[in-house]
Amino acid sequence: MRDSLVTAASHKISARHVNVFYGDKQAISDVSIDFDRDVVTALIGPSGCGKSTFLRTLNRMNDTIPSARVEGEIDLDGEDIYAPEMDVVQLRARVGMVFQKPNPFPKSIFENVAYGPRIHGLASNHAQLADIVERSLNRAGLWDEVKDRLSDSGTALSGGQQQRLCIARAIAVDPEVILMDEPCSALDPIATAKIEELIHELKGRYAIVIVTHNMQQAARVSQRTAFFHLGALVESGSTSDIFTNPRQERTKDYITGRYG
Ligand SMILES: Nc1ncnc2c1ncn2[C@@H]1O[C@H](COP(=O)(O)OP(=O)(O)OP(=O)(O)O)[C@@H](O)[C@H]1O
Repeated sequence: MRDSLVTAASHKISARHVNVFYGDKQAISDVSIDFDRDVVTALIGPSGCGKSTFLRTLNRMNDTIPSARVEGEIDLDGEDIYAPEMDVVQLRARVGMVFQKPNPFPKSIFENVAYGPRIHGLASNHAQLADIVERSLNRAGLWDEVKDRLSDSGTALSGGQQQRLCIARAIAVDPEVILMDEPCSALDPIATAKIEELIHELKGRYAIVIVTHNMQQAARVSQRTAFFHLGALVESGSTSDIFTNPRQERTKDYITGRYG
């Protein structure tokens, strides 16, 4: 008992027996998995298998979908994120999210990044705020491209730059986990390569969970991979094991392109 408590608390996120329903329809069945610091975990699987649904349980983004209901337990540093006393705004700062389609606010580049630190009270004056904005843009690999036009609209940037702006926005509130839902699917190969490089650099600071359709991308960016099928977690393990030596037939069929 004591050992299992220690083990659960040592993971950044521990999900246990998670079920998700949309009305009467079950989208996720009994998923248990851990996510660790300094590790990129890829969630892969055929369309509709529940990758995005499961990802959204990790920062309670499913709360925004009226028909969605989550059962089971998800702990962040050993603390149940579905407990009634959990502050969901704080939770989403600690577990940030980057979406498929870049979604900057229709505000300046500066304001896109400054907004979160301001509402979370992370800066006590403008100089501190400007410092957070510069640091976050730098870490997102965007500073050099935008430093001379911080007051331009975030929506005027290219798609790849917008996605890095969204990553800077997530980083600015000092998260512990970053969730990425197919962050490159709307980007060209050059912008995709930049995001992948960035994921590689960010890995040392955060636990990163990325949903991707692209198995080459999963193999390039992640150290752990979890394969989902029909709402269930079929298997998870080191990325090299999943791609070269999967234990389950269904995983083998998927990674060899027999379906999906
Ligand atoms: N808002 C919603 N309301 C009702 N059903 C939903 C909703 N979102 C997803 N679903 C259903 O839940 C199941 C899992 O969908 P989800 O989007 O999580 O899968 P996915 O693996 O991320 O798919 P894709 O790779 O195509 O994005 C699907 O059957 C989908 O139709």
